[in-house]
Amino acid sequence: MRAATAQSKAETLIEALPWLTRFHGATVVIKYGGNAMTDEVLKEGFAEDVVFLHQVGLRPVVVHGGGPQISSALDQLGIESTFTAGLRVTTPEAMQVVRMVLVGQVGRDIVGLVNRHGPFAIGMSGEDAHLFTAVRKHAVVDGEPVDIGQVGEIIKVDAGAVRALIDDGRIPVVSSVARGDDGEIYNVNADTAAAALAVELQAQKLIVLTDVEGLYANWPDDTDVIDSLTGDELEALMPTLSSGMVPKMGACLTAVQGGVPQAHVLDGRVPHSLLLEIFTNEGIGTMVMP
Ligand SMILES: Nc1ncnc2c1ncn2[C@@H]1O[C@H](COP(=O)(O)OP(=O)(O)O)[C@@H](O)[C@H]1O
Ligand SMILES: CC(=O)N[C@@H](CCC(=O)OP(=O)(O)O)C(=O)O
Repeated sequence: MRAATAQSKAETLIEALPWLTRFHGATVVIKYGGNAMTDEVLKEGFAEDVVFLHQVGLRPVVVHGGGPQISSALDQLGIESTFTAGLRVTTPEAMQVVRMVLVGQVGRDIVGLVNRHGPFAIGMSGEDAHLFTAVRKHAVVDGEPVDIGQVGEIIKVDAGAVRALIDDGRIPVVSSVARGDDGEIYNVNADTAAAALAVELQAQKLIVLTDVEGLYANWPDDTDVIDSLTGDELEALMPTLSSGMVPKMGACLTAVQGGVPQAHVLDGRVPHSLLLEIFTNEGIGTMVMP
């Protein structure tokens, strides 16, 4: 019995060999979504996975969201908050809360969990060292531009500081707040920020963890997951998507069109989904390829 259990562990390890070889030294940008990070055990598992990737020779970079955490902070402060086309309408007052929650709370939590394993994670706001420069973005509803306040569209990425951290053996943990050349700070959807960074770093993969199994073909009527699709197929689907899937799939499209060979949407509620995606033959979730 013991030998059989040990044997199956060896098989699992050896199945990972081709993937370890293929992704050795590869930069992988991981977007960790607010809805997949509400459970303590899952958060600890996520941190373990990221450290595992680092220790086996990949170069993970984390970009995190925190939508639910921002919403509950705004609620507590009695500040109203709505979404248009998957983006939070952000007043100057809300922007202060967004920055405080993302940079001061959610980012710190992830850094802390990773650093239980060693001196790896360093938190950064997208404002730091001009990482993300943005301009004011309008949402488009029925073809018309709609003002959504201090929401930013990234126009420039300076990833020098991120590269320096990676080269120093660290794991950058980035919050999706951007600076503007106009002196403003901007709230950027974290999926969008992750894609911009993945393109700039020419990552091997963009992996977006969320709270559904992947992209559902006929959501909300049924939950058949689309296993894989091309950038062209995704582009054709984009106008049919709703809510949080709009920025998420838009991010995957930006990544593959920008030279990232694979973009994935995974279920962050599945323990160790990152490892399953990268190191097993089956793969999980939805994969987008150019
Ligand atoms: N086609 C679709 N497939 C899967 N989920 C969808 C789809 N369209 C909309 N959604 C919604 O998008 C949500 C994921 O986006 P979001 O809540 O912004 O996630 P996160 O906080 O992880 O960024 C899902 O929980 C689901 O409610
Ligand atoms: C403009 C915009 O919508 N910004 C997001 C930023 C956080 C985020 O993207 O968090 P998730 O990944 O958890 O959704 C927000 O304010 O909620």
